[in-house]
Amino acid sequence: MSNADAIGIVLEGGTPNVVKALIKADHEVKIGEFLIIRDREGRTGLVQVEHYEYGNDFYTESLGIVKSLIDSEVLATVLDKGTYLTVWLRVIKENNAKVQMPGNLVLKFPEIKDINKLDQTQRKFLELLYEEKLEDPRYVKYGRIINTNIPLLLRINALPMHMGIFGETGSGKSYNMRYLIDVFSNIEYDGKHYAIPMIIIDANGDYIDLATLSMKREYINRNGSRQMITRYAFTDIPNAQRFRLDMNLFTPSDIAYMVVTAKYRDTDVSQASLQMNLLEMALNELRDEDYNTLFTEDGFSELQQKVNEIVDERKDELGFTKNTQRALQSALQTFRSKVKEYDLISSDGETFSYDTLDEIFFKHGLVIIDFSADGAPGMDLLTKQIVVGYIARLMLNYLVKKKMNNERRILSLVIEEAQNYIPSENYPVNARLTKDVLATLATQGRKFGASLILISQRPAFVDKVVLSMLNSFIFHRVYHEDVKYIQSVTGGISEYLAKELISLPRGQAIVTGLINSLEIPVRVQIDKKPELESDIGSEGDILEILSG
Ligand SMILES: Nc1ncnc2c1ncn2[C@@H]1O[C@H](COP(=O)(O)OP(=O)(O)OP(=O)(O)O)[C@@H](O)[C@H]1O
Repeated sequence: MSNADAIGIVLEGGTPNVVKALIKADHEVKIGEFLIIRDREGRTGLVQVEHYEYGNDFYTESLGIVKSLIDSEVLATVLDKGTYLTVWLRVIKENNAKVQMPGNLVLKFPEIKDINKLDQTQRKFLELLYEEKLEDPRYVKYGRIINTNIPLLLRINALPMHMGIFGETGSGKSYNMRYLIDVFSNIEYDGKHYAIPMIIIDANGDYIDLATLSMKREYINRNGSRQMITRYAFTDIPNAQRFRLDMNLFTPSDIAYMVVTAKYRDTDVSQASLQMNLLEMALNELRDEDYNTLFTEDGFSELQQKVNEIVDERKDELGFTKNTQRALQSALQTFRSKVKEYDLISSDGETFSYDTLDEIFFKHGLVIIDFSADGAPGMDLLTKQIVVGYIARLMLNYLVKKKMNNERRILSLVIEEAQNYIPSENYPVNARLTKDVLATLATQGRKFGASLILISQRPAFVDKVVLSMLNSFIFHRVYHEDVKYIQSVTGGISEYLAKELISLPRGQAIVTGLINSLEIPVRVQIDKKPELESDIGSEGDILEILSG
C-alpha cells in the first residue's frame, strides 16, 4: 500500500486510547468502522472510528502539525476540498506501532474480492484483525464489516451461550436470520460441510420457503450438509408434516404443570400446586394407559373421572377440596379444547418426539414450525405457547438424557417474537407455560448443547433474567426507548455507537458478545443475496400492487 492510499493523517492531541486524525471528507466515514494507522517505520495498528466532526475552517500553517507536514502529499489531498473531517479513533491493537505519533497515516482496509485468495498485503491487514482465526474452521464468515469487503468472523462455539437478535419492525431481522441459517448450513471443516441442527419457531412464515421451494432448499443444501429440511404445520397442507405432541414422553408432573399453567397463568402458587398434585396423582394412577389417548375423545372422560374419584373417595385423607377439583376440571377442559382444535394429540400417527430430535441432530436438520396464517390458521397465543413449551421441554429432557449417556448433542432453537414466550414485566402477556422451561433451557442448556436464538422487536419486552443469559447480540435499528436498556444488558457499546442504533439503515447491524471474534462491538452490513431473498418479509411497491 502506498501513501496515495492514505485517507488521513494523525494529529496531535489524542488521549492514550484515542487518536485524533484528519480524514478526507469524501471518505464516507461510519461510526464503528475499522481503519489502519501506519507509523513512520511502516508498522501498522488497528483503530475503530469512535466519532467524527465535519470542519471547514481553512487549516492554517500556524497549526503545528500542519506546519510540519506542509510538504506532505497526503495532507494536501486531505485538505484539498477545503472540508475535512476530524475523527477520534479508538486504538484496538497497537501491534508495536507508535499509533499516536502525529503525521502517521490513516489507511482504509484494502479492497478484498475473494477472502480465499489473498495476496500478501491483504493477508497482512486481515491478520491485523483476525490473527490465526482466519484459518480456524470454528469461525464462520458473516456479512461484511462496515466500509470493507471483509466478513466478520463468528465464533460458532459461542452458540450454546445463546444469542438475541433485536430490531424494530422492518429493520431486517428475518432476512438476517435467513442469512445466518445459510451461514450455519455451510460450515466447512476438513473438506466437508456441516450444518447446525435448528428448530425455528416461525411466527409469520418468513422461513417456510426454505423448506417448500426446491430452489431455496437446493441453495441452502448446496454443499449437501442438510439432509433434512422440514416444515411442520397445524393443518393438512401439502409440503408440510403435521405437528403432533406425544404426552407419553412426559412425566405426570410435567403434564400437570403444562395443563394447569396453561389455564391459570396468574393464579396463586399454592392453588396451582394443589391442582398440579391432583392431576399428577390421577395420571400416576393411570400410568398403564396411553397418555395420548387420555387427551383425545376416547380417553378424556376416563381422566376426568379419575380426578373426580380421587377427590370424592379420598377427600379427607388427601385434603383436596371441591374447589381444587372444579378448577382442575376446568383447566383440563381448556387444555383439551386447545389441543383438539388443531388435532395436536392423537392416539396414532407420528409425533414430534425424541426420535425427531435425533433425526434433526444426525441429519443436521432445519425444522420450521409454521405459525403463519397458512400453517396455523387462527391459532391463539395459548396454543402456540403449548407447542413452544412442548418443544422446549422435549429438547431439554432429550439433551439432558443424552448428556447423561455421554452422547454429545447440539440443537439450536430459534424463537421469533420471543416476547410472547418469555415476556418481561413490561409486556402484558401471560407465559408461565413457556417462560420457566425456556429460562431453564437458557441456564442449563449451555452444558447440554442447547442454543437459544431469540428474536424480538423490543428487547425491553423480553424477560430480563433470560436476556442476561444471552451472551451474543445482533442489533438492528432499534427504538429510542431501547437504547439505554441495550447498553445496560450488553455493556461495552460506546455512547456514540449506541446513538447509531436508532438510525441504522436496513441491512446494517451491530454485533456484540461472545459470538463476535473481534470482541468489541462491530458494525456489519448484510448484503442481500438473490438466492436468499423472500417475498414474505417485503412490503412491495404500492403502485405495483394497486395496478395488479
Ligand atoms: N440486508 C438487507 N438489505 C436490503 N434490504 C433488506 C435487508 N434485510 C431486509 N431487507 C428488506 O427490509 C424489509 C424488512 O425485512 P425483514 O422482514 O427481514 O424485517 P424484520 O425486522 O424481520 O421485520 P418484522 O419485525 O416486521 O418481521 C424487507 O423488504 C427486506 O427485503
